Amino acid sequence: MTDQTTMRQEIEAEQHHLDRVYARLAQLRRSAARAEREGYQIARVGNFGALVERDAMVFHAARRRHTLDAEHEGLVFGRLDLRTGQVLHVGRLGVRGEHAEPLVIDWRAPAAAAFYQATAADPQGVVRRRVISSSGERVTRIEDDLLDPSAAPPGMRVVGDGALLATLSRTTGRGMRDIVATIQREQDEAIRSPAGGVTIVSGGPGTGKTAVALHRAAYLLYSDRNRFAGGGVLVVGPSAVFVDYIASVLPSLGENAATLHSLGSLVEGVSATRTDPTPVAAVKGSLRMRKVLQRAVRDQVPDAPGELRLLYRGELLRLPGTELERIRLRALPPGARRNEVRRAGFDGIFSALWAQAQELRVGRLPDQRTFEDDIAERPEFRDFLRAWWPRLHPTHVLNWLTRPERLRRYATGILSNAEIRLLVEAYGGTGADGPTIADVALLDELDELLGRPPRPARRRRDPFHVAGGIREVTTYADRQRARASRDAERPADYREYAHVVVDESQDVSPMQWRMLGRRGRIASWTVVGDPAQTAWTGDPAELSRARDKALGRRPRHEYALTTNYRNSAEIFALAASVIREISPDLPLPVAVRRTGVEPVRLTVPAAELPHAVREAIVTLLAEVEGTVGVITPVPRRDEVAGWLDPAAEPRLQVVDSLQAKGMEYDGVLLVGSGEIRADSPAGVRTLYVALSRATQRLVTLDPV
Ligand SMILES: Nc1ncnc2c1ncn2[C@@H]1O[C@H](COP(=O)(O)OP(=O)(O)OP(=O)(O)O)[C@@H](O)[C@H]1O
Repeated sequence: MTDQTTMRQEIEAEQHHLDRVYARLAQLRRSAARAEREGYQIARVGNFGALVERDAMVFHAARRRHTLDAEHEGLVFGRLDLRTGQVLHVGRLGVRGEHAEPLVIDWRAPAAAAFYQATAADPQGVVRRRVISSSGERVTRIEDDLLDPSAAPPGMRVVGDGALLATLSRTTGRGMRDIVATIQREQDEAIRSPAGGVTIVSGGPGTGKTAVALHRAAYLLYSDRNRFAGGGVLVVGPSAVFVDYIASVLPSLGENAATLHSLGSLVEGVSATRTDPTPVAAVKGSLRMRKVLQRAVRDQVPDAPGELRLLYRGELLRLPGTELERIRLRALPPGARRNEVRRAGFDGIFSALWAQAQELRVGRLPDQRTFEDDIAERPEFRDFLRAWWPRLHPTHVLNWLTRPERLRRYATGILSNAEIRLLVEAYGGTGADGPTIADVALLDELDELLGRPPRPARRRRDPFHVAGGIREVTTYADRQRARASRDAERPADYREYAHVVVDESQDVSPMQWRMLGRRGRIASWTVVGDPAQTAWTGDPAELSRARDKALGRRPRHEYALTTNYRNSAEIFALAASVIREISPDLPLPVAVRRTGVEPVRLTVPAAELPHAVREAIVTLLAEVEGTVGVITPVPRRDEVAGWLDPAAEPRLQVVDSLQAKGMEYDGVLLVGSGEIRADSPAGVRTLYVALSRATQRLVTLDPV
């Protein structure tokens, strides 16, 4: 029998099972819809027991129907033949047959763990592991691993030549894909790490840290849905480009309950995408900025009125600037939140005016209350109060930093002169360009320092309140649904996440750790990163202090990943040679795939760079089927993008070296590698990141 015939026969056998699963799924869908309908009918019976039964029935039926209705590409992707003779199929969701026999086990269930953890050295009762690929409802390929040949029954066939390599050789799309069928053992251990505490996953480029982080989010939502879907799971990545890249992984795993944010979009109403040059980011990310901002929030607003003049019953009441400032500072003791103590400032003004009116013996002076009511009604007085002590938004105060005189005043004695100069220059253009990603953590800090004016208590609308104190009878399912819709409407400043996942954590600055910490006060955490890829050039001790503070004293579980699944061995060898220059003893991952194609290194006269870039892109687009990324030094992204027409070619993306963090392309053109290397003390690390983004082809192009 030829290999192909064997493969065909095995595919047929799996197709038979898959057909059974899809038929059962259709049946389950129908009965879930029916159960939901019938559940509502039970209410008519009217007794308490029936209502409880209805609750449970409707809830389970509705949830089940929702799960079954989802699209399931590659619904069944694995099979285990156990020593006991038992056969288990593993898939994206659990499905039972008519007699409750398991037709498919959810990949996250404990019984499926052996699919990822069994090896030839430790088969865990598994004789053969099979990875099944399909397209729609048709099985297309099978890849087997014989883990325990001594226990294989006679006639057991082993086909294919490795699911992992087959998966790794496919082309890269615009979005990242899930790896549910080929999760490796060390990755699986990290994914199934205990739900509480802090799970820390480290590993070099391409070792699957992002994939692990996202599959872990899906695993947690499965293992304790009430806790994690109820409180919410927050996934944070470095940039908008990256969040866009990973956005489809969780939905492909059937999970929509996680909230994805970039570090630039964590604050309500802000969506920053600009990166600061590394030295500027180091200053903005330092904890010393908190002290600078503490000074700023106590300062008087620019253009505040210099004095208050008010004519009252023929007498001029006047509070000069010095008096106004004295009142303001008395109402704003150090540590007070300016927006919250506005009322105290206003009271100070009223008292000072009253005292003056008494001193001047204003004719027919009424009692103090009437006096205050009289002046409070004057529009010009109200305008004065609004101008003198406005309610401040964090962006107002950040904008004050664009005034060099103010910035110097706040930063002197806290930042060095050189750092102040860097900031003065960096904030020169803020008005026009909007905040950078590093500014967003400052906005969050300002939000905390400024506080919010006390709101009049507003009663939460009860979704089931009908009228006149009569509550509509609701089912558990209705309540769950209402809760889910509330979850979807979580405000952008929501702080009570049950789990926070931080990707590319090596680049989170101390100020950004403070911002994350505020959102994870009661959360458990998954933190993934690679210190060798960091662009952080600030104080390392300060960084670890801030990180430890955010993560608290929760127990830590650490995992290290050791295989690079992204880069061809040839490409990673070049990246590795660069990082070895500064870290000769750094343990590096092993790249498992060879393509036989070496990276290409080109130099051209500077004037010919635009032409050479265009030419290299044409070649790369022809050589690879998937995506092509152009990576540039931070200040040159727009210039290089201008030489190309990325909008006309959907496979092409132009990113700067910091936006390239976490990204992956089949072909990469790296423009200006020398400039990236020389950019800052972290230049070599940033270059290492840029060199490790390609799966198949890498071209570096430098002007001479
Ligand atoms: N077990 C696996 N099976 C198939 N593909 C995998 C597996 N693990 C990782 N990959 C693929 O390898 C590539 C790199 O994964 P990922 O982006 O998660 O790595 P990373 O460690 O976050 O990388 P970096 O630190 O460089 O950003 C992705 O295309 C991912 O799908």
